Amino acid sequence: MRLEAKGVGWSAGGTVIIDGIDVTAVPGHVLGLLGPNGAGKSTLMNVLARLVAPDHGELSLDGRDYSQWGRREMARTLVAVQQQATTEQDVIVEDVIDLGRIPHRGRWSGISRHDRGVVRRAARQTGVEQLLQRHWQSLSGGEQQRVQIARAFAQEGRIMLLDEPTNHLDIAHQLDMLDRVRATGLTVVVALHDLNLAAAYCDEVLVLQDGRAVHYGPPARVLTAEVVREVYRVEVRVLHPDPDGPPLFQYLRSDIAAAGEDAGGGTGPDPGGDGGG
Ligand SMILES: Nc1ncnc2c1ncn2[C@@H]1O[C@H](COP(=O)(O)OP(=O)(O)OP(=O)(O)O)[C@@H](O)[C@H]1O
Repeated sequence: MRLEAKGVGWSAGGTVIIDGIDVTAVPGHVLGLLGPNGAGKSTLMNVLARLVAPDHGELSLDGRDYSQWGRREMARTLVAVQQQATTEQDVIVEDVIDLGRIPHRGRWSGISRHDRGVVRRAARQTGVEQLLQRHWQSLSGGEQQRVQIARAFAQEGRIMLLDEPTNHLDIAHQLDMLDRVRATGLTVVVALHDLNLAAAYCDEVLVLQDGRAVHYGPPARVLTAEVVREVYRVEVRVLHPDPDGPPLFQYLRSDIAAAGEDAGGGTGPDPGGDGGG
């Protein structure tokens, strides 16, 4: 299913948070949302997920405007995992994953055999099967994150919107989770901080800066050393270990201090410098 945003913008308290965003996500592709802290990734994600109504712009799924989608129909189609999903309730993991089944059942129907089967399959697909009877509150941050993705799988939508789905995961689980998400063949939009993961898993990336889309396209074309310096203020070496594979980013230095953003102004000599050279 094709998700299209045209000229999307949202403001809070008179401050423009995102503005004029055009982006399209297509089936079988992973679209990455990139950009520094505060660039607007989560805001855009929330707008795409219809959790926040934009002030202007158009949003559609397969050419049908969001306003024409009913709540339940949308919930069966579009699956969102937000950055911090918490619950205060004392529930077990199986129940958390089963939340993904709610849009699929009638108001008064209970959990069916089919629902239980889907929940188990989602747990298997995301490697959390052994956690099903554990209390949610007793899980580690990474385990909770994997369970949230299992919940998204159980929702059986056609579009997945994942806001930093790997930020609590160890390296093996980061790779494994993105492999599994990619293997669904769904339309996937994922906010990421790790440029190496973005280069390896995304078909296209949209780079945000100060709420605006500044670069958009395949990662190997978009993520040059110049762009990383301009957007992230990091000196980076872009390596090509495999000519047919994704680029690899070797981070050399942050230029935030040099830009005068640290408490001390950042213009003096490097206190940790060894003066050698
Ligand atoms: N409701 C709000 N009221 C005021 N400012 C907001 C609101 N929501 C977001 N912002 C601001 O908008 C900017 C973009 O926030 P957003 O969470 O979208 O950024 P992000 O790119 O996801 O950042 P991060 O990488 O840190 O998660 C930030 O400066 C944030 O403080």
